[in-house]
This record gives sequence, structure tokens and C-alpha cells, in this order.
Amino acid sequence: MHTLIETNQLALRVTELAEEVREAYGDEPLTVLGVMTGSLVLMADLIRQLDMPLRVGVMQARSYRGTATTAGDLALNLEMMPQVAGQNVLIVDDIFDTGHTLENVLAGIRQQSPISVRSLVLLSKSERHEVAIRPDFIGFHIPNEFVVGYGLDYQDHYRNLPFVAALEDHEIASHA
Ligand SMILES: O=P(O)(O)OC[C@H]1O[C@H](OP(=O)(O)OP(=O)(O)O)[C@H](O)[C@@H]1O
Ligand SMILES: Nc1nc2[nH]cnc2c(=O)[nH]1
Repeated sequence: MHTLIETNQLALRVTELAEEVREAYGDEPLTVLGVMTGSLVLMADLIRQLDMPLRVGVMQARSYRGTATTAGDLALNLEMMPQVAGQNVLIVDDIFDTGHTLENVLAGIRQQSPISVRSLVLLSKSERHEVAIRPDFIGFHIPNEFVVGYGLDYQDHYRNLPFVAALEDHEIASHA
């Protein structure tokens, strides 16, 4: 694997993203919803830099199964999520790739009658987008490589890496 984004770059950019979120919401109460499992590390770093009245919740969206590095069927589980009716909601995810996950998550949340919904992702792969929507806050635009670390997995490994790295083709094949 080769490193794409170093630990200190991640820390600096997450601090900037927190500032952008503070500018957007001011002192308004906010509900931050992390899309599990990939947003786990970003959520932990981001929410500790937000100082408005904050509620934190999680939901699960999962589309990548087994050895696949292309999207399969998407399973959404909103049962773990707090009530969002009448709330300003910020969806947080690790990566916006084809965009289908976020598009589905946004549609699911909008059905719960929030006041507003915005979205924040750490990474965006512009070359791969297949949907019309875009996240409101984006940490980094990255090339079309399969990335791991800082919450992102390959077959549930590598989420604990403190940096973002791209896997080489043979590393993906070797897990297959
Ligand atoms: O833009 P897309 O092409 O839809 O891909 C983005 C989604 O894929 C990953 O989730 P994954 O299904 O791998 O689950 P995970 O968060 O548990 O790793 C990632 O965390 C995003 O939620
Ligand atoms: N780990 C990981 N999950 C993804 N989901 C969509 N794209 C990616 C990616 O590049 N890496």
C-alpha cells in the first residue's frame, strides 16, 4: 500500500471541516449522524471540535461485501438512530465514491421530517460519482484508488490505520 494522506494532514483538515460546520450552523442545535462503520474515526475527531448543542447518533449502511471492491446491494439500518424529526441533521461518512450510499441515506433521513439535512464526507472520488447529489462538506478529493485507514476497511481490516492509504492491486487480490 502507499500513503495518500498523512496523519497530520487528516488532523488539520478535520479541524477546518469542524470550523466550516460551525460557520454553517452557528449556535443552532445539531444532530450529527455517523454512517457506520467507516465514519467511526472521523466522527470521534469531528464531534469533539463542535461546540453547539449536539446530539450524536449512528446508522448503518453497508454495500461492500466479502472481497468485492465495487458496490453491491445497499443495506440501510436506521433503527439505532435517534429521532431526527424537527432537528438539523448532519450526515457524516468516510467516503463519497459512486454516491449511492449517501443518496439513499439522505432519502431515508428526509422521510423522518428533519428541519434540514446536510452531509459531510472525508473523501470524495470525483471520477466515480454516479449520482447528481454532492456532499455539502468535503475533506479531500482523491484519485480513483481503493483506500483504507482512518475508519475505511478492506474486508474489515485496516480501519485502525491513523493515515489513509491506497491498496495495490496485488494486495486486494491477495485477500480474495
Ligand atoms: O459512494 P458509495 O460508492 O456508495 O460508497 C461509499 C460507502 O462505502 C463504504 O461503506 P461500506 O458499505 O464499505 O460499509 P462500512 O462503512 O461498514 O465500511 C463507505 O463507508 C461509504 O458509506
Ligand atoms: N474502504 C473503502 N471503502 C470504500 N467504499 C467506497 N469506496 C471505498 C474505498 O475506496 N475504500
